[in-house]
Amino acid sequence: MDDGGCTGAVLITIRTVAETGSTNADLLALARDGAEDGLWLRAIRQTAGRGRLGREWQSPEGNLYASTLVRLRPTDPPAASLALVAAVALQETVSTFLVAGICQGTTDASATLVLKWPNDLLLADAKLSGILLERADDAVIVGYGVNIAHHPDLPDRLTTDLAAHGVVVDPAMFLDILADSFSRWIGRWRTEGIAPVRERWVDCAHSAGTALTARLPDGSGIDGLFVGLDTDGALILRLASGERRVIHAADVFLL
Ligand SMILES: O=C(O)CCCC[C@@H]1SC[C@@H]2NC(=O)N[C@@H]21
Repeated sequence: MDDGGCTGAVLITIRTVAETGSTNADLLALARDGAEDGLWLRAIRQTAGRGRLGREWQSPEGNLYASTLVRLRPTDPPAASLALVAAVALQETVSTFLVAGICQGTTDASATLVLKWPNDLLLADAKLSGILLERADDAVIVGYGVNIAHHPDLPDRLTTDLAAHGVVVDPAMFLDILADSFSRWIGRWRTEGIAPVRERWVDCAHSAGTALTARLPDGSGIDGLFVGLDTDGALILRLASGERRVIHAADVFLL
């Protein structure tokens, strides 16, 4: 269901289940059965939550586990740039709740919220959330895991959750705001292209010149300084040799 292509906005429908394996897996199946843009599926718990690069996503009750579906249209920007759309919508949502917490005096105003390529959100330098994009033909599934009430201990990165920073929010309410933000950013992506999304992403990211290490899918690593994003949203690093390297797939860490 849409608006006839005028603004790119879609009708939002949110379904909630108590438990499933993975909301991404369920939405992939629904997409193959013809589900439309704007459908969201939230699970209170997942038993087989999946993360990027084949990792497990621990999914106990209290956090947000939700996926949505984007049907690609011939006029859409490159599908890979949906990672940036997903990230800016999440950043906007989390900052809404952080600002509310700061106004109420429950949240530490010094905890900074920063995007890290392609779609990680760091709160006080620790991973707050994850986004997994999966594709089936013309459908892209965007799955969000947001640490609202608790966070896992991981061996290779710091993690955190909103409650640890004094932000107490119901996952269902969080999703209402996220779905609205996602719909608006998808609308801009469709009608204005990737430029405003990329601009917003860069505004919300760590600063240019930040030292990063990129772990590539073949296991090799590249260290460099963050330059920005290319026109399709790929990561640009400046290596110590002066070479400019464009990276399309990697796990990225702040050094
Ligand atoms: O590894 C990451 O950073 C991405 C994690 C994405 C987890 C979410 S939880 C909802 C959706 N369903 C899944 O199985 N995975 C995504």
